[in-house]
Amino acid sequence: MSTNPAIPSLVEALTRSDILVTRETLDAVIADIGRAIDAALDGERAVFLTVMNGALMFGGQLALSIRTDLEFDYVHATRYRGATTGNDLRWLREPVVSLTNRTVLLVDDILDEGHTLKAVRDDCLRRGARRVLIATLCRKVHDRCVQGIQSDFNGVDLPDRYVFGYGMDYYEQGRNLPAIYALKD
Ligand SMILES: O=P(O)(O)OC[C@H]1O[C@H](OP(=O)(O)OP(=O)(O)O)[C@H](O)[C@@H]1O
Ligand code: HPA
Repeated sequence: MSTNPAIPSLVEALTRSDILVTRETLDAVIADIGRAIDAALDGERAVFLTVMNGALMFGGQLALSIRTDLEFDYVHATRYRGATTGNDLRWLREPVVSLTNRTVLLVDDILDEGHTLKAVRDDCLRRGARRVLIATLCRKVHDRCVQGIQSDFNGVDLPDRYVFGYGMDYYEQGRNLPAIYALKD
């Protein structure tokens, strides 16, 4: 629990939130995504590129659900920076593994307005990736998503509310909650 009065309380936020998706459901959908990715890779060794920090939990669990061998790297691009609305995208870490001629499996927790995944996907293509497949744990259903970006594999569709848990933060708190929660307001 945060003791800094400047940071909104996670405990208070939980009292005005609903559980949208339980861990049991997420376990099942992540296993399904793993099987679908195995089928899509058809034996090809892809670069599994995790978008930190939000995809930490989903990425680890998804990787363990994929039977095909993978090469791992990560990027850190952040747009929300501990707030509940997006801003300009800031790159904190670029990929190190060469992406030239590779299939890249881009892994993120949420596709919301799409700016983050679009920028990271376009960066992978600029680095010479042959194809970029996008796996997300969840996506929000609204009409504010930028054109030209979608998930190839997605776990659950969510309403247009601020969500947290399972990697996603509420003012940098609550990422390790083992379910997806949504604020009521
Ligand atoms: O579709 P968008 O509207 O671009 O939002 C989605 C992105 O926002 C979150 O990252 P954030 O910027 O909060 O950084 P974090 O992963 O460190 O929490 C999330 O992990 C996605 O990467
Ligand atoms: O609703 C959200 N919750 C947490 N992180 C996010 N990044 C984009 N949208 C969200």
